[in-house]
Amino acid sequence: MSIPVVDLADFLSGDPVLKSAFVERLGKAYEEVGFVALKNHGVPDELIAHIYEYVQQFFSLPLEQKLKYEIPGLAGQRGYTSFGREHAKGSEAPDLKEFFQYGQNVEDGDPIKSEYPENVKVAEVENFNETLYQAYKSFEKSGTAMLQAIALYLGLDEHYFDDYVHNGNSILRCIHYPPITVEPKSAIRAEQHEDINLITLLVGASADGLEILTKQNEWVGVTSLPEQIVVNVGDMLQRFTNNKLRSTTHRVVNPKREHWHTSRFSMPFFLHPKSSMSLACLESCIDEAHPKAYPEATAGDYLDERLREIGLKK
Ligand SMILES: O=C(O)CCC(=O)C(=O)O
Ligand SMILES: [Fe+2]
Repeated sequence: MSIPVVDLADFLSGDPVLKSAFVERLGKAYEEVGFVALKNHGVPDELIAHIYEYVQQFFSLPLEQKLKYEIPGLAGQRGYTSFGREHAKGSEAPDLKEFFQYGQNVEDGDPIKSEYPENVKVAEVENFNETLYQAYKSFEKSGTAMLQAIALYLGLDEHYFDDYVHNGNSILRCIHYPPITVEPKSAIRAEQHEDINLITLLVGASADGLEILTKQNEWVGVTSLPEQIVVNVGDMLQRFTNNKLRSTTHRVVNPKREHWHTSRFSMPFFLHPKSSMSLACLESCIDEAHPKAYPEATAGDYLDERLREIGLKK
């Protein structure tokens, strides 16, 4: 299925007509589908190619070297998480993936720095840390622009989310789904789930396997062109908008048998606000037909609850 395509260059063009058309198209897509493919997303292709290269080098290290980067007590939020550790909410079977997570670097003296664990530095792959840093910055910038469009759609100030994203708790997750060597117990590489955060910017959806659950309750494959990234709504934004914008259930299925020998790589950037941001439903999204669906919570409390549910936090 092709999901709606939007062009970030329209939003950033300075032309008010193109800009408001982008806002409308994006908002409608998020009410209906929860996913868009984004053109001119601002993350340089060369940078994406580099991350893929270094990430592949990292995952091909011997397990005992990778395990040095799996740090107990960090709930997988920084560094390496080994194969089979994470499972989707409500699922017993672990996902068939290993991943590496890279988080916020606070560089302007903001005391929020003490809230975040240090990033885990990988010694074996030259340029690994620097490239993840660059990628993180780039995704954060594109994500901020997407939230500006979402803010306008919701009737908020265009810059409503900016300060929550700056020095926020976003995470870049580099995932490796290894080749399948024996008949798998389930047909699923990553079990169905909704993302926790505000929005997700996903590089890698041009590889087969990603499926979304439509409003009609059907699983459909998502395809995007190599130069596009997928940007979807997460549970925090769904909650903040009292279900106006949809955090759509998605999963990654196994490839056909003839492709079992191949790895799959993907890189979601989970855009999280600062933990202090209130997720209280917007008044403008509450009416008789849409009574308030969630109690108030901060982003930080909500994240803790969710990390416990997926087995990453005790
Ligand atoms: O690997 C993918 O394409 C999607 C991964 C995903 O949905 C997630 O990690 O939340
Ligand atoms: Fe996801």
